[in-house]
Amino acid sequence: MSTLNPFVSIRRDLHKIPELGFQEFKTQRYILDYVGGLPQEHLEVETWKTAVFVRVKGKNPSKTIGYRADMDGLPILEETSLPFSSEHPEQMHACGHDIHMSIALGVLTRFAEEPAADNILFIFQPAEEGPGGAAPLMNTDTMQKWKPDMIVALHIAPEYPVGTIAIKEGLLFANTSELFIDLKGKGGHAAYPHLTNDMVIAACSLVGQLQTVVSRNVDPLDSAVITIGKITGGTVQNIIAENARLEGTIRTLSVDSMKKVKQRVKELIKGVEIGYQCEASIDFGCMYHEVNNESTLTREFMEFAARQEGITVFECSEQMTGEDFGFMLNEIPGFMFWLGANSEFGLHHSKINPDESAIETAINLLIPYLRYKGE
Ligand SMILES: CC(=O)N[C@@H](CCC[C@H](N)C(=O)O)C(=O)O
Repeated sequence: MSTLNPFVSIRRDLHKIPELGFQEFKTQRYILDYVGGLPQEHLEVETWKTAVFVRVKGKNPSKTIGYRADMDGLPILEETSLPFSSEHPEQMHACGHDIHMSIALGVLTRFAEEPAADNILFIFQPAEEGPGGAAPLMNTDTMQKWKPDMIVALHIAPEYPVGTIAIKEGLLFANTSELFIDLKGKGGHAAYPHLTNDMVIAACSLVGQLQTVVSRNVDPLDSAVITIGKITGGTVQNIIAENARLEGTIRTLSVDSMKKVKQRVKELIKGVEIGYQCEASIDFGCMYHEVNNESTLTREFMEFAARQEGITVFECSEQMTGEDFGFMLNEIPGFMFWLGANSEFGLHHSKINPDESAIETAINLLIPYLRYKGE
């Protein structure tokens, strides 16, 4: 009978209990219970909302190294059929945060047994998918008191085989802004369209117009994304819709492009108000700072990782994904990297099934790296 790696087992436990941003109560309890079972001699634990901070006091500290794992799941109905599938309806760890947490616990376990010379602060951070836990967490008393001198995080990458570390200096993830647009017109009988202002028609037109911002307003040598991921509107098949709502996200490679795209979105919405005789309101929801990897630390990590058995370091290009870890990197030097996890289905897919051996790969890489940086 084969025995499961304990951190794979932890991943499966966490996978069953995905929770949305700032609702990670069971997840927080699980982490606190696990940490409570470790040797306590070198540990200090604090919480903020659903976050957990664990500081492993160094033997002779001159600095603090931060390691961050995100905690929240997504509002997705899981379709993997795995025996450890989500037990929470319409909530799923479809972005690998269960894996991120189990890796962090694996590394923490080792340092709780045998601390480094420096302090290591493990940060279990809520609400990465939204509304964003990193920015408010940076202002907590705990973070101010234990503020790391450098910080590291990873994100699983389903498109790469296990053993791949994909990373680059500088920009790695995009600037993001959520996008919520509400349209209100005049509903009515399906057979009398001339007496109404149909918000399904206005919404359909607006989705098409929004795509022209990227193709016609953004420099082709720059990049941007506008994705509308959800449309709701109307009530029933034979009533013309009085309301419609578009929910989406904007991604850009610079803050400047984000400003321009938002301005253009606002202008198009004004046009829809006039053209479709309706009222439109816009809410840009939460925005994330781009992820910028500090060059010296990134280069050093790439060289370190390349020397480890079973690791292939790949210098990737930047991606249009967002990560509120960008707010941490804006204040603390450090880096994020992609960890190959080999899944046929990608991030945010209801059938994503990352290869769990990536957990051991990451633990075996991070323990010596953090020890090397913390000696
Ligand atoms: C790694 C990842 O997938 N992150 C999310 C962050 C979402 C931020 C926010 N809710 C938005 O949609 O703008 C992503 O979708 O890239």
